[in-house]
Amino acid sequence: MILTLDIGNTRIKAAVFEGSIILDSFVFIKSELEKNIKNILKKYKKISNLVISSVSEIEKSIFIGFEDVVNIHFVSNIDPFPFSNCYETPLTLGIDRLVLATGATLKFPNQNRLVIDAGTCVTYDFINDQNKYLGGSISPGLKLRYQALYEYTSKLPLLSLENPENFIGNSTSNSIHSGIVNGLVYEIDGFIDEYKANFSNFIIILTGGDSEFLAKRLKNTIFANSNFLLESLNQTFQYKINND
Ligand SMILES: Nc1ncnc2c1ncn2[C@@H]1O[C@H](COP(=O)(O)OP(=O)(O)OP(=O)(O)O)[C@@H](O)[C@H]1O
Ligand SMILES: CC(C)(CO)[C@@H](O)C(=O)NCCC(=O)O
Ligand SMILES: [K+]
Repeated sequence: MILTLDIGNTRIKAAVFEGSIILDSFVFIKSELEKNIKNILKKYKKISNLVISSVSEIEKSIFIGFEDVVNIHFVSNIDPFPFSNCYETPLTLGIDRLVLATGATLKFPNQNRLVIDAGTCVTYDFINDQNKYLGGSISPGLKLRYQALYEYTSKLPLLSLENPENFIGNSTSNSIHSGIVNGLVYEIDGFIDEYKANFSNFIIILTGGDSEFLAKRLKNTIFANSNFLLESLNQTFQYKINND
């Protein structure tokens, strides 16, 4: 049994795997990391490996106490991956993006793949049918867009995510919802259209905390899977064991 841990910019997500099946999953905040791992390991005594993807500054010392119970693996930029990394700055590429690219490469062989992760940030990652990771884009996520409008202006309120009633916002609130939600939907559809114009035969995977909200608003048909990062982390670990 394997425990995968996705330490994101805002939240932590965890899943217990038996083979490729998720037996249980959890979401918690950073300050409750230690407590939650302890409880999960207590509940699932057969967990032998803890696999961690982190984009956050997290004290590795938190994990020292668990070393007697499980093997601990941090995914790093210098691990083996199933694609060749064409990023000009491979060592600055986010671990979450490396893990997503690994999952996409292994799960969808011999085709072009675009992974969109709509979390704190929205990331786009493209791996072509020659298994070359080409790069992608980084933009602010939905929640971050609401926060940014509030923090960097005097007059704009802090709103929470809401479906815009119309593309023409007829009030301050409706203008903000339209700008943020429609804006991101246009962005994602625009990127997909651009990829489609340049590459044929490719799969699009949408994941992250806002994936379900966004999936039903996109013009393009995509494959939404909110567990894609955790599933990919499990695959990244299997790949590492077999190729190290
Ligand atoms: N309970 C929640 N807490 C925070 N964000 C949530 C919650 N439920 C849904 N969301 C949405 O999820 C988005 C954040 O996504 P996610 O949880 O994947 O981010 P994260 O933990 O920072 O991970 P990552 O850094 O990998 O993006 C926010 O834009 C927000 O709209
Ligand atoms: C873009 C984020 C913040 C998304 O979680 C993460 O992947 C990251 O910290 N990336 C480093 C920069 C890069 O990927 O080029
Ligand atoms: K993200």
